[in-house]
Amino acid sequence: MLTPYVQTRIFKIIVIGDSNVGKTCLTFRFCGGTFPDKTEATIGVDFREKTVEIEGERIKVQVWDTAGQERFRKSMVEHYYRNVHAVVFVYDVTKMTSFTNLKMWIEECNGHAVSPLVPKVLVGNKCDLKDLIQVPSSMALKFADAHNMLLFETSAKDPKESQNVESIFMCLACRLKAPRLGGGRCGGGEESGGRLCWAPC
Ligand SMILES: Nc1nc2c(ncn2[C@@H]2O[C@H](COP(=O)(O)OP(=O)(O)OP(=O)(O)O)[C@@H](O)[C@H]2O)c(=O)[nH]1
Repeated sequence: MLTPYVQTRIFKIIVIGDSNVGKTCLTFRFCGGTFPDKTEATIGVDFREKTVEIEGERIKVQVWDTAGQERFRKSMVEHYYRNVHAVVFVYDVTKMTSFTNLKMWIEECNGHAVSPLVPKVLVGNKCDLKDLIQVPSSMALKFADAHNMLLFETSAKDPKESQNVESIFMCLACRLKAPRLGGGRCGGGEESGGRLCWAPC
């Protein structure tokens, strides 16, 4: 008997935020499980993919690592937002301007007719640099709540945080696989030492 052919679904997730916040490193950590020794500014876009299994279904998570520098993104912006399934907004916890600039990134996203139903999450990266933190968790959480987003504070660099990085994308993939009405919280949230960690669904 022939096994029925089931096409793998592809979820397009774009990663947006200021230059140098760690978008490339986060996508490397999720898709390849490592932290790159050296990165260069992304020009246009880089694609990384990872196939995951959720409740018996194989799903291809296609991560679009976008350029943070205006000069490298200009001609690509339309492509970033076209048919996007989910958006990850990233800031650097050690750089307040990368957090205040989030408003601009959200406006850009809204300006490209991304549906309010498209799930969006907020990621504070570089939490390993504990002595340099400028953006308090409370401030980030307030912002995330105001924009109906989950907040993840993590580090692409610290291997102990790799599970948390995984949770960002797995949480979105779970929500996309079984969309719920409204915001909804994904996975079990747990507050530890002032930081929010989210377990995968
Ligand atoms: N300490 C620390 N450094 C990090 C972390 N993530 C990224 N970096 C460093 O931050 C710098 C920028 O990282 P990228 O991932 O290239 O940043 P980006 O947001 O992709 O930058 P653009 O491509 O210009 O938009 C690099 O020197 C990384 O090594 C982290 O979690 N902790």
